[in-house]
Amino acid sequence: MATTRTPLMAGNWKMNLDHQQAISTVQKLSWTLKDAKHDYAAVEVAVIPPFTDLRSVQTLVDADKLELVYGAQDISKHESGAYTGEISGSMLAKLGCTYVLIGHSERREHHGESDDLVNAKVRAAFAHGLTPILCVGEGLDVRKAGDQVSYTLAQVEAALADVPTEQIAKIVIAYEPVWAIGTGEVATPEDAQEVCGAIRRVLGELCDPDVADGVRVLYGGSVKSGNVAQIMAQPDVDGALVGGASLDPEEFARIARYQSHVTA
Ligand SMILES: O=C(CO)COP(=O)(O)O
Repeated sequence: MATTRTPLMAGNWKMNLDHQQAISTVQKLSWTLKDAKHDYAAVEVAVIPPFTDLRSVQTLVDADKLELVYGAQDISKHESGAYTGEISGSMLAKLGCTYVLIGHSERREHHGESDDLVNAKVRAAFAHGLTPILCVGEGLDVRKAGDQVSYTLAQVEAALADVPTEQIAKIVIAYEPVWAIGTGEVATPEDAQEVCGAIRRVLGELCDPDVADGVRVLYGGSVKSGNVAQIMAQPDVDGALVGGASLDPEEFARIARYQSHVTA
């Protein structure tokens, strides 16, 4: 037990920043982190730009040998063929993606993504050596009813149905309560810990407690430099999936450097 989990700070840009803005944003982020002598082995930093930015980000990361990594916001469950508008896992792998977001609440809500589709996308990601960042979390009605743990665990179980233990060992799970996304309404550290801890317990039941102990569970929802340290202090929170605040490279760098402003 007592596995060391490397914290991950991932910036989900959503549908913001074109490919030129992506280059300047990644440059500013990497310069800021370099100035701060950021240790990427201690806190991993990832950006998750729109598909159209990925080639530019890849070129920059390769040319400047940047240590930050990147990923995509979605993946098709299909391999190739007549699926207009879809992007396959092999395309993302060829672009050097490390991560892919799967089942973000905005895709579940606006694109009708079901648990079955999320499960198929998790498998597609692993088939191409990509690491899924599986997004789960309850809406306000569920939270008000006090059902956040059972609701979120059901999403985790559905997404991981028939996924082998060796793959579960590599997954990242992001708990993002929908009511806290883009609202400024951040979950309390205790709220985050309650569900992140429950996710780790259910992973232990699905495969093996030792495997679950190594899986990174992130929190997402109105994370800023001013609240990240308290959230990261929770034992089962291993990083953050950051939306709005990741569009500002200096603010995102402060989030990645959360340990440098822990004062107590
Ligand atoms: O949805 C999110 C990240 O995936 C969270 O977004 P905000 O940080 O803007 O609340």
